[in-house]
This record gives sequence, structure tokens and C-alpha cells, in this order.
Amino acid sequence: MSITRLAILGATGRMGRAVIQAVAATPAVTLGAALERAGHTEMGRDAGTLAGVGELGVPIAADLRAGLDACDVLIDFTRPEATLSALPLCVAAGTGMVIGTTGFDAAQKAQIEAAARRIPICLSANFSIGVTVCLKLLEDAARVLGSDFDIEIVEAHHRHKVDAPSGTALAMGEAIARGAGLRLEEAAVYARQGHTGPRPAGAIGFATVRGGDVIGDHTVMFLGEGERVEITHKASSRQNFARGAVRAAAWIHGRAPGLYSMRDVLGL
Ligand SMILES: NC(=O)C1=CN([C@@H]2O[C@H](COP(=O)(O)OP(=O)(O)OC[C@H]3O[C@@H](n4cnc5c(N)ncnc54)[C@H](OP(=O)(O)O)[C@@H]3O)[C@@H](O)[C@H]2O)C=CC1
Ligand SMILES: O=C(O)C1=N[C@H](C(=O)O)C[C@H](O)C1
Repeated sequence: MSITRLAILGATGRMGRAVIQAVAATPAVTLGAALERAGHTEMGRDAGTLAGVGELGVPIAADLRAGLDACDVLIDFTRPEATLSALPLCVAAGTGMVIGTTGFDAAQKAQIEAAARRIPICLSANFSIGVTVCLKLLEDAARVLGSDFDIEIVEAHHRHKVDAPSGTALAMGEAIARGAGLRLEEAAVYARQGHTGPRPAGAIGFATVRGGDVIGDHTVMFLGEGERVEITHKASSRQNFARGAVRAAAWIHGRAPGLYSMRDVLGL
């Protein structure tokens, strides 16, 4: 069994720490580097100690180029600007990426797609197995129910989350649009206020809740005449996302350049 050496960008964040814990619990991978931006308050501290899994001998560092030399795959859970500045360095080093960051706009996604022509990149707004299965279920449900049922997506997250709707809600919207034969750009309704008029046919509505320590809840409602189907996923631990990201990293190690998703990793 070959060992995959991982670097984590955003190592001290909520997901960075969860990924370090998942790495420590996974025999097939090892931590090569733990990265943060220069001047970070935790610079130099041991990444394992910081994540509560005991000393790993990997200090929090700022030199991404040196970090890439010490790893096979970079796992990124940061913000879009940080992901985009890591892209050219990963391309230059020929290092694959697992991107969990959300909140990219269309131009930023195009930059990721361009980099994926040179290196393997696994991009997923949600690395949990449960959500990945839900995406498949939603696409299938929308194919059958899409024209007769109104579709609404409701998501809730903790008070620290900075992007809305969540990347997962948008991925669910994309899966539903694909299944229903719609274009999300045309069907999405992101806000309602005042005299909205009746609901347009074929709309996909989004609603966002922010507060407390909610890790990530998503419900899709298919609302018909006299019946309603709801598909819900609730995360109760960030380990689901972290284990999935580590699994994706081991999966893309040595793979051909391309843009992959967690659905590819799970063969869905
Ligand atoms: N795909 C998935 O399964 C999941 C995706 N996410 C996504 O992952 C991302 C991170 O979430 P979370 O861990 O909760 O966020 P945190 O805010 O806890 O962590 C973000 C980390 O990224 C660093 N960072 C932020 N901006 C920059 C920058 N410009 N350059 C370098 N480093 C930067 C932060 O450092 P600093 O402290 O200096 O700001 C911090 O260490 C979000 O986009 C979130 O939506 C979250 C959970 C699951
Ligand atoms: O910011 C978070 O916390 C999460 N973000 C991801 C998203 O935007 O979908 C995934 C998960 O729901 C947690």
C-alpha cells in the first residue's frame, strides 16, 4: 500500500484541524505540511498538538512552495482568494489538489478548471458520503418529479460561515437542475421579499439560516399537490467532511489531470 503525503492549507481553521485529526487516524496517509498565511498567530506550533492528536513533528508554516515539496496532494479548506493563489504553485509543482473551500464565483471556477487541465483536482462543496449520495438521489428525484413539484432548498449553518447559500446547497441545486432539465442560472431564486407575485413554474428556491454552532443542515423539498417529498442531510461532526477529503486525496494521488468530484471518488 503506497502512503500519500498530504499538506493542508488552512491548517488551524475548523476544517484544517478536523483534517489533521482524520490524517492521524488514517494509516494510508501522512501529514507532510500544515500551512497558514505568514504572520499567523499559531506559526511554528506543532500541527498535531494544535488539533489535539498529540505531537506530529509538523510545525504550522507559511512557505507553500516548501510545503508542496513535502507532499503528494494539497488539501485546501480556506477562502477563494487563498485557493486561487495556491493554484499556480500546485500546477508548477505538479501537485494534485483537494479543494473543499466554497464561495467561488464563475471566473474563479474557470481558473480551477484551467488548472485541472494540468493537475488532478478534486473539487467538492461537501466531502461527506451522506451528501454525495443525496446529490445522486436529488438528481434522480428531480428527473421524475421536476415538472409537477415545486423545489425549495433550505440550509442552516453556524454563525461564522461567510458564504451563502452554502456550496452544498448550490451543488444540490445543480444536481436538481440537471435532473429536471433546467439551467440553475435561470431557475434559481435566491431571495424573496415584498410583493413577489406567485411562484414561477420551474423555479428552484434557496433559503439560508445562520446561527449558533450548526455544522451543516440541508433539506430539499419537492412540493406537490396533496403530497411533499423531503430529502434531508444533517452533519453532526466535521469528521464526515474531513474523512471524505482525506479519502479523495488518496484517490487522486497519481491520477491523470482532470477535474474530479466526490461523486467520482465514490463511483456515483
Ligand atoms: N467541502 C466540504 O466538505 C466543506 C467545506 N467547508 C468550507 O471550507 C472553508 C473553510 O471552512 P472553515 O474551516 O470552517 O473556516 P475557518 O475560518 O475556520 O478556517 C479557514 C482557514 O483558512 C485561512 N485563510 C482564510 N483566508 C485566507 C487567505 N486569504 N490566505 C490564507 N489563508 C486563509 C484561515 O486563516 P486565518 O485564521 O488567518 O483567517 C483559516 O485557517 C469554507 O469555505 C467552508 O465553506 C467547510 C466544511 C466542509
Ligand atoms: O462552512 C461550513 O461549515 C460548511 N461549508 C460547506 C458548504 O458551504 O456547503 C459544507 C458544509 O455544509 C459545512
